[in-house]
Amino acid sequence: MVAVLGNVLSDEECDELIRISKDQLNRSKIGSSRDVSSLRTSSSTFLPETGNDVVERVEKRVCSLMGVPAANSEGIHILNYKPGQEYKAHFDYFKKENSNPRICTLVMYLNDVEEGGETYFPHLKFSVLPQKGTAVYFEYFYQDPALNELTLHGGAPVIQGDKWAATVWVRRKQYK
Ligand SMILES: O=C(O)CCC(=O)C(=O)O
Ligand SMILES: [Fe+2]
Repeated sequence: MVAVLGNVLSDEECDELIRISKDQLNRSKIGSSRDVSSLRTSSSTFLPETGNDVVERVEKRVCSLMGVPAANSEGIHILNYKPGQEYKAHFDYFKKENSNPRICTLVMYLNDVEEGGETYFPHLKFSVLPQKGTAVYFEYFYQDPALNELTLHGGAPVIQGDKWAATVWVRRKQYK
């Protein structure tokens, strides 16, 4: 199942998530933790779980939206794509057996992108335009592997402007 959800975040919440992660991304540039894989050319950071009301409130809301305990989520992962940056088609679930596999994903858009940056699902011939406050949800916990494989997805290259997104990956059992 893939669902596009409107009004998941308010404009103020989107702005706050960008504001607090901007510093994190800048900091990570100085260190060695910058992502240099060609699969994902964006910059990214996991937000700390506690200490910010908006982060805590958003995590609670989106987990209840997905019907999972907040303890099963990996937290909020912020992605920033500049023009030309992308996240090539991939699965969010792990190929190897895992005792606590990922079961579903929510990708939230924190801004409107001038051009490009859609989340695309090649097998479904479906793509989602990044729109501030909107989210796309998809799940891959089915017995039938073919159903899970339909969730192959990627972030198309940004053509103009910046793209900010926040991803929450969810595990089957308690994760934190
Ligand atoms: O940026 C996007 O549109 C997709 C992000 C994504 O696939 C992920 O974070 O796992
Ligand atoms: Fe993904």
